[in-house]
Amino acid sequence: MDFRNNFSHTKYTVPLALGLTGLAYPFKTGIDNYKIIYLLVIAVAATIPWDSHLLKNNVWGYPERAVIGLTYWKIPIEELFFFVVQTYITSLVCILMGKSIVPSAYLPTLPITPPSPSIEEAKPKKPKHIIQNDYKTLRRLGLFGAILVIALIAIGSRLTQKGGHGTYMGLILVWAGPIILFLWSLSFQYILSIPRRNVLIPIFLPTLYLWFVDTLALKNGTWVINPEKSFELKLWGYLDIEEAVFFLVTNTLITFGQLAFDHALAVINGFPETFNFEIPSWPSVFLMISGLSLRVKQYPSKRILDLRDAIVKLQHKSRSFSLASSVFEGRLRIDLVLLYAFCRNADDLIDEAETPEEARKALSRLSQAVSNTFGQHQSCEKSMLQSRDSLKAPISMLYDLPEEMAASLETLPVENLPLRPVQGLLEGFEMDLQFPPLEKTNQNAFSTNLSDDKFPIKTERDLERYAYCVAGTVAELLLNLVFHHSPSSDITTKEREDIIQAGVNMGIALQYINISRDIAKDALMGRCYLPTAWLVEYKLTPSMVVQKPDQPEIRVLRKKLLDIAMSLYYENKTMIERLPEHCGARKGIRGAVENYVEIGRVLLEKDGNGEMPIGDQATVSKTRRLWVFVKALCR
Ligand SMILES: CC(C)=CCC/C(C)=C/CC/C(C)=C/CC/C(C)=C/[C@@H]1[C@@H](COP(=O)(O)OP(=O)(O)O)[C@]1(C)CC/C=C(\C)CC/C=C(\C)CCC=C(C)C
Repeated sequence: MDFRNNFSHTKYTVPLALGLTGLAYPFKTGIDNYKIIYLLVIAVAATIPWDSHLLKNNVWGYPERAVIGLTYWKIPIEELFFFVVQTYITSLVCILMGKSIVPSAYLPTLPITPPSPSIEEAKPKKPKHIIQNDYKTLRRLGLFGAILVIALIAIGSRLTQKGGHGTYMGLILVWAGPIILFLWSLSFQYILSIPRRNVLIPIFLPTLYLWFVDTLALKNGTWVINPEKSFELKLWGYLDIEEAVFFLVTNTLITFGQLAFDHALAVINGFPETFNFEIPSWPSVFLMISGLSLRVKQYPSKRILDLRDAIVKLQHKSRSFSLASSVFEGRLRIDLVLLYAFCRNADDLIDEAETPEEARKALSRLSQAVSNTFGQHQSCEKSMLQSRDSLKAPISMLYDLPEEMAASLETLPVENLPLRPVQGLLEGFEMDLQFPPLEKTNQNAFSTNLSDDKFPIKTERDLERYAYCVAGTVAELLLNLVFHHSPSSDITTKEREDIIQAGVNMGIALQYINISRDIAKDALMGRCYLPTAWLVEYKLTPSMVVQKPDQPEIRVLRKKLLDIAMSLYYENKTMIERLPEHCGARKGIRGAVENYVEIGRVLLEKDGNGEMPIGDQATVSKTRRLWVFVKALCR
C-alpha cells in the first residue's frame, strides 16, 4: 500500500480546502455553514450509488496498493473523501464570490406598468439599475439551456444503452443531467441574472484545479479508467475526456445547488410582505421550496427595483459601508441597505439643492412625508399592511420629492424603526441649513459676508447635538434593525438600552472623525463645525476657518476633536461584543466601525508626522481598509 490516493488529498485537495477555509473565515456566516452541510449531504448521497455502480461494472478501478483499504459500498474511503472535499471547495468559492452581491436584488422582474402619463412625464425614471434583465430573453435562454441539457441526457442514455467505449461518458451524463436540469428549471432566471463571474468562477476555477490534480493521479496510477469503457480520448496529457467532463458537471451541480439555495433565500428574505414571519437561521426544506415556487409574476417588482437603486447608491457613495454590507446577511442586510439609501438621499436632498431656500422647503416636505408614512403605518392594522403601496398615491407626487428620495422612503422598513431618530436626523440636516450662505466676491472666490454669530455650532454642546442628530440617530436606527432581526437573542431591555446608548456615542465618534476629515471640504461649502468657543482660544472665527482652513491652529483643534472621537470610540467599543451574532450583526458592525475609525487613525498619524496639510482628504488606501476590516472580522 503506497497511499498514493491519500497523497492527492494531503498534497492537493486538503491544503486548498484549508486555505479557502482561512480565506472565507472572516466573511462566513451561519447560513453559509448550513448551505455547505446541505450540499455535502446531497452530494454524498447522490454520488455513492452511482460511483458504486461504476466500480462494480469496472468502469474505473484502483490498485490495492494505492488505498488504505476501507470501503463503503465498494467505494474506497479516499474516493468518498473526494466527494466531500470537492463539494466543500466549490461551495466555498461560490460563497466567497456571492459575498459581493445582495441576492434579492438579482431576482427577475416583470416590466412595471407605467403609472399615469402625467407622473411619468413629470418625473422620468433614469435607467440606473444594476441589471436591466429582459424577462423574455431570460425565458428564451432558460429554454435553450434546458434543451441543451435534455439533449445531453439523451446522448448519455444512448451511449449507456450501447455500452462499450461510451459507457463512462454515458453514465456521467444520465446521472448528472437530470439533476442539473432540475436545478436549472428551478433557478435559471436567478442564475442568468446574477453577475457572470458568480456562476463561472465557482464552476471553472475548481474544475481547472481538479483537472490538474486528476492528471497527476492518472499519471501515477492512483486510479485507472477502463480503456474498454471509455473513449480513450485525452483532454491533455493523461487526462481522459470523461474525467474532464466529470469534474465540469459535478462542479456545475454544486454551483447550481448553491445558487438555487441563494435563490430561495433571496425570495424569502426579499419579500417580507409575502413571507410575513421570522425567517429561521436555518430555514427548512419546505420554506425553501415555497420560496422557489413563487412565480415571477408574484414578485413585487417595485421593491426589487428600489432595492437595486439603494445598492447602487451604497456602492457609489460609501466604500466603508459597502464593504461592511458584505458581512451582514438576510433581511438585516437588505434593511440596512435601504436605511443607508434613505439617509444618503435625505442628505443629498439638502446638499444638492440649488438655494438654501429650496433646501429648506424640500426638507420640510420630506419631514411631512416621513411623519405621514410612519403615522400611516402606526394607524394601520398589521393585516392592512399587506399591500402598503396600494394604500396611498406615490410619495414623490404627494410631497413633490425627487423620485429617488420618495422611493427610499417608500421602501424604508418603517414598521421596524422608531420615528424619533428619523426626525432627529432631519433636525441635523436643518442645522446644516443654518450656516450663512456663501457669496461670490469680486475675485470670483466665495466667501461668507455674514457675521460669525450666524454659525450654528457655537459650543462643544452644539457640536455634540449636531453629531447626535446626523450620526447618533443613524446608530439608533441601525441597532433597532439589528434587534428586530434577532428577536430570539436573550438580551434584556436594560442591556438593549445600554447597547443603543453606546451605539449613539459611537455614531457621534464617527461623525467627529467625518468632520475632522472634511474640514477643508466643508469650508468650500461655507461650513465650519469646529465650535466657535474652541476657535476663540486661537483668535480665530468660523468665517476665518471657511476662508483659510489650512492653518496650524486648526490642525491643533482637529487633533482635539479626533482625541475626543477616539476616547468615545474606546469607551464604547466593548459594547459591540454584546450585540447578537445573528445575521452577521456583531461582525458587520465591528467591521464597519473599525473601517471608519481607521480614517481617524490615518489623520492622527499624518498629523503627528506633520505630513498632511489641512486641505488634503485623508483617504485610507484600499489595501489598508481591507486589512483593517478583515482583522476586525477575525477578532
Ligand atoms: C452596512 C450598511 C449598509 C450600513 C448602513 C449604515 C448606515 C445606515 C449609514 C447611513 C450613513 C448616512 C448616509 C448618514 C447620513 C448622515 C451622515 C452623512 C452621517 C455620516 C456618515 C458617514 O457618511 P459619509 O457618506 O460621509 O461617509 P463616507 O463617504 O463613507 O466616508 C456618518 C459619519 C454617520 C455614520 C454613523 C453610523 C453608521 C452609526 C455608527 C454606529 C454603529 C455602527 C453602532 C455601533 C454599535 C455599538 C454597540 C457601539
